[in-house]
Amino acid sequence: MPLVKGKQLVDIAERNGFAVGAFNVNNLEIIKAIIESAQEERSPAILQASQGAIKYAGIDFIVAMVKAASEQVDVPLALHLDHGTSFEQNMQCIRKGFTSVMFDGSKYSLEENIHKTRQVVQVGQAAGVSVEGELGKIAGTEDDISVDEREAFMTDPKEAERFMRETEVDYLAVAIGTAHGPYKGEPKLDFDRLKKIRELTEAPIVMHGASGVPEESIKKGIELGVRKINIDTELRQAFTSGLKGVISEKPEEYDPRKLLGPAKDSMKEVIKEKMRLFGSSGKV
Ligand SMILES: O=C(CO)COP(=O)(O)O
Ligand SMILES: O=C[C@H](O)COP(=O)(O)O
Ligand SMILES: [Zn+2]
Ligand SMILES: [Zn+2]
Repeated sequence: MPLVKGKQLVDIAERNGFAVGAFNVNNLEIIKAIIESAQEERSPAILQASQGAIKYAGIDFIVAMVKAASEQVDVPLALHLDHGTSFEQNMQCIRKGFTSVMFDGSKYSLEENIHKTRQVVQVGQAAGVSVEGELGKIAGTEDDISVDEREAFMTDPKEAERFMRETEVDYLAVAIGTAHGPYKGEPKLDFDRLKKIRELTEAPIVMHGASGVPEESIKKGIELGVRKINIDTELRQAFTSGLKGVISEKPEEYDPRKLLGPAKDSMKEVIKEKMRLFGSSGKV
């Protein structure tokens, strides 16, 4: 079926109290792993491309592959821009057929973030494309930041209320203690903060940096209003372990299909596990 708006999937999640997985894509094998998992699990899914993915694969290839993939299945999928840091990048994706975009204005002041995000929302609303905003700063696990800095980066619930009201984004990415990349220890999430943000905004919440977040924390997040969960690192790890596995078992192998097939299968295991954990399996 054709791609649907991101908000359409998040609305289904909101009504049924689950979260939609948003998986990062960079090549054909990752895209296939996601759509096959979605079909087999009867789960909605968001395929998202970062600016790095667009640079690596080319925007036309990403759009063409994801659209072709969507036509092969009868579960609803959306194509989303992950962490678009400029107005121009967001506009290019809207023009090329993405059904959801993210304006990541987390490096700006609150006023500027609101102003710039609002500009993207106005175009998104006119074009029928959903928009995600980010408030607070979601760091990377490799970033060398102190406990105080981490606290300062977290989303302020009152600011979130104003951000939602003035931008009218469809979903809100928040900083509540998660980080991008592999965690060194167990991440500690600030659920009180999440609860306050949700109470004041009533927004569907996006959890970034969800790879490596323990199952109980994911479930608690969903109970408190998380409706879109971003996974990239665990897919990268699964791809690489599938690939390394076949290389060490059959060092003579030189056919890329025989190397990348197991990489895809290994990603499918992770994706299906996440779909069950997020509660999106069997929902469409
Ligand atoms: O948040 C993400 C993409 O926006 C993904 O984070 P992880 O790589 O930690 O899963
Ligand atoms: O948020 C970051 C995502 O994992 C995408 O990472 P990337 O910018 O290296 O493609
Ligand atoms: Zn960000
Ligand atoms: Zn992210």
